Amino acid sequence: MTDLVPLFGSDDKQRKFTFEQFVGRRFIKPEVGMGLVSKKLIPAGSVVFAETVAWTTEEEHLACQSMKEVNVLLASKVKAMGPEWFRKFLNLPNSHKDDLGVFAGIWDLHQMPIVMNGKRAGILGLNLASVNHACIPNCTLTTVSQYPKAEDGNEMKDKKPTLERIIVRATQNIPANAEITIPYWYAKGQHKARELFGWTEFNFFCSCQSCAKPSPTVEDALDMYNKLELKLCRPESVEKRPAMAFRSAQEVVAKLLSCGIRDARVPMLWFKCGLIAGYHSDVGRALCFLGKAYKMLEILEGTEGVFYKQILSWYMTPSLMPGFGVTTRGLSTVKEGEEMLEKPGTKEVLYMIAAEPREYVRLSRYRRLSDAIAIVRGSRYIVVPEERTKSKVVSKAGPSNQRHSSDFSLEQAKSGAPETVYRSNGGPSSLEKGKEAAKNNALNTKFQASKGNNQTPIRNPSSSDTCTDPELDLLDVCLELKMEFPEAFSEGQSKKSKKKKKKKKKKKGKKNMDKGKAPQQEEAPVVKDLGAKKKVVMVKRGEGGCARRSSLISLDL
Ligand SMILES: C[S@@+](CC[C@H](N)C(=O)[O-])C[C@H]1O[C@@H](n2cnc3c(N)ncnc32)[C@H](O)[C@@H]1O
Repeated sequence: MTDLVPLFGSDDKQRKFTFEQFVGRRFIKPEVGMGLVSKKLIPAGSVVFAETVAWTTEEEHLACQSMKEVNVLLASKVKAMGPEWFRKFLNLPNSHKDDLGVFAGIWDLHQMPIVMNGKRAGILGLNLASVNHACIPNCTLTTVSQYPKAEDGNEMKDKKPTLERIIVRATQNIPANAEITIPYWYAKGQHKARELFGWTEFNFFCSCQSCAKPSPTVEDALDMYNKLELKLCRPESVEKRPAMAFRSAQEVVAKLLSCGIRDARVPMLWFKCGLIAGYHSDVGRALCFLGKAYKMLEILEGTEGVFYKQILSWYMTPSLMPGFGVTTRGLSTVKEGEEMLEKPGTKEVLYMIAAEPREYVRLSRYRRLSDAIAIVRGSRYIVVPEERTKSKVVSKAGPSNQRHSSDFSLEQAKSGAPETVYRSNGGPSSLEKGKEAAKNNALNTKFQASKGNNQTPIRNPSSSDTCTDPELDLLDVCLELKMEFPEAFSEGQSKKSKKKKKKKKKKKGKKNMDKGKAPQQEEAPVVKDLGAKKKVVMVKRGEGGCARRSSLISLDL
């Protein structure tokens, strides 16, 4: 490997737990400029680096009357980071754009846009300054906030916590000599749409690998993801085509994973499936979807992540989810969900793979087959008719669930129409088990379900508990994903097996034709919409010739 400029580095105590000494700055290409590159293999789940960052808000910038004032503001922020940090900051290249001045010139080139406490802000870390965006990144960025400290060193918990540190973690094995990339935003849609979004919101044309040379597989995956995300929010998908929604989610998750996308886009889909399950009172499936989502988010965002905390609170108390229990089509219990989480090979049941698009097959209707029978049938489960399971549902469900069960009409279930509508009062009583499961799930956090109140002044998010030994966590998640989506992880799939699959498909298609069936087709994509979420960078010319760069990357979705 050549031309690696030594890293600027921070004198962070956590440094020894990270791969900071094994990365360096290097010129990537003219369209992107410099970037951070690995010097040796960085295993998935490792912390690449964790560092303190300087930040300013858009408000502070806009309050400045001149470029000189902006420079004074930035100088004070940078000096506050300590003399060593200050010295290293001044060693970063300057954009020399529009005579911004020393501080604004460096800030302009290296800051990263985020949303902090709901306001636009820009952050700058000595290593982060060199990390570029990619639509399929190999790392994630998480933030750790802290309460401001009083003169006596005590935290002022009545004040809003502010960003103190960022953590960049590898979401996949990063070989030596590969660029370290993070998502400035969660890219979706086809290349042209992504390009437009990057330019309008972040002021640069994305030249990441997936944009520079768009491949049909990635384009397909990001396009499908974009359309499905929108589709999952539509009332008709939730209400009338739940089985189709689940099945599409399973397919898109597999696609994303097969392209190496292992970030918040995956848990976002699971979370939406959880909402649909909750809407139909299917507590069991909701728990499974939310459980998958929060476990992955715990690694991606850390236990302080906004999205993580929200999903976890719903996992603990699904009845608090918006729209929970509007119909009873999927009525199921916590126990059924727990059983499913414990057993391998439950994909068929969770995503209702064999169901008709309009159907909602209750968990209680699935019967697990023995290995021998499953191999012969080529399927793990059979679905028994509703009549035979009705009494079982009633007896399985707790007292609160019995009410819903008796409201349910079989005729309605057969017709696929939404039946009895009721609104739950949000009582978590029947979900104690779910809570326990969550507690046992190695969360190691004192998080308490918010139960509808937003005040969650949590423990001091000291960096030590976020980045000391995260190595194995992501690997565990990857292993689970690998079990669920083996196709998505078979990067080295042999040509032979691919050929075999092709042959099989051909045969199947022929069989269908013979039987007079049309080959199965994916539902046509419906919406064409950029739809990407917030996260903006812009350089505004303020009055008095003051170039103001305000920015935002929102880490919460
Ligand atoms: C934090 S800096 C990253 C380091 C920077 N490339 C450098 O040369 O110092 C962010 C800036 O890098 C550039 N950049 C980052 N990701 C990019 C991408 N995928 N395509 C093109 N430019 C990118 C943009 O100009 C962005 O404002």
